[in-house]
Amino acid sequence: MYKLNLLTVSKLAPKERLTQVIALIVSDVIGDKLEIISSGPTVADKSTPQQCLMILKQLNLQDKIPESINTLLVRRTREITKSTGSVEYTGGTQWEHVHNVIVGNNKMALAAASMKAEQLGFLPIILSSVLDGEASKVGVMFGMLARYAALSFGYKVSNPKSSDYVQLELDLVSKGVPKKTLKKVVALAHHAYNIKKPICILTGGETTVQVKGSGKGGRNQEMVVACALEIDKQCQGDTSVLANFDLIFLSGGTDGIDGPTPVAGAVIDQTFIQKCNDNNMDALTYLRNNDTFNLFEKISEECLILIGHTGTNVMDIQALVIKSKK
Ligand SMILES: Nc1ncnc2c1ncn2[C@@H]1O[C@H](COP(=O)(O)OP(=O)(O)OP(=O)(O)O)[C@@H](O)[C@H]1O
Ligand SMILES: O=C(O)[C@H](O)CO
Repeated sequence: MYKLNLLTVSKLAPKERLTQVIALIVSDVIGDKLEIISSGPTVADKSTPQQCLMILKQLNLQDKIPESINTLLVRRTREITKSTGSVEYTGGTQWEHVHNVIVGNNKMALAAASMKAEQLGFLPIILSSVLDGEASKVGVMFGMLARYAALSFGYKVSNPKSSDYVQLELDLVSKGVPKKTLKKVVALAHHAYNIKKPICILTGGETTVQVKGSGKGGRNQEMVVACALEIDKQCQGDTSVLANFDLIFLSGGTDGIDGPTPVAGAVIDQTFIQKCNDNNMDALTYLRNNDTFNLFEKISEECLILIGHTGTNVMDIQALVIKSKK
């Protein structure tokens, strides 16, 4: 990603004027790649203008970008070739005085959430800080995981038909959940059953939504509605889970704003879809129209997480709570 912006360290804090630059970085990027966070103004740009020109040519985009950008890329290629004799990245010493320090990221937010969950009496576990993919598909996975975790609590409570349980495990693996992760959930659920505590499964990352409908929503609200629908589907053939457990799912953006809506995300329990049905509202229709915000507003504003802009952003966080009623 060749930097066209002027805000790079060589302009802001050139080596000849400063002995040291310390950049305190808050990451809103999966994997905390320094060159991607805010386009990495304090990181060496290893790409070259020549590469950009080649990509634009390959994609036949030369005529579609502003002429000023094309001119700049051609000029920079000439300048670099003239001064270094090569169009390749030649490194340089202009970055030696720069120290990049990540002071905030999704992992840290999850660690704080886990600590809080523990203080509140939950048994927490952090499963991932690199969650991505289509929001509604991830929501379905959480719906399946909710029942799987409930069934894992203790056979006495939920009495699962074992072939059904094994099938659910296979379905979760086919959705990309590693077996190792499922084992951790089972161990946690067994422990929770023995010491009579609810579990709180925490994950983080950033999903996406391909908006095709005309509604209002965000990736977190979309994930939550998809999860609610899956919990409802999962529990239709197994009322023991509904009778014996509270299943609660939350997804929210740490910046406080989910897509073009005023809320950070949403939270539901296993009664949400029943509430929608009681109000003659089809949650799936709202989901398909990317209209989850309006669904929550109509069913229950209490489901919406209204905290306003937080002034920072370390992507999104999910919490799945499974609580045995016995
Ligand atoms: N009606 C909708 N329903 C669901 N998601 C939507 C809807 N409209 C927009 N989005 C999604 O919202 C996202 C844009 O919102 P937002 O500005 O919060 O994200 P961003 O700028 O990509 O991320 P960040 O939170 O890092 O700033 C996009 O992923 C888009 O697909
Ligand atoms: O603002 C940006 O450049 C992206 O959110 C990545 O940090």
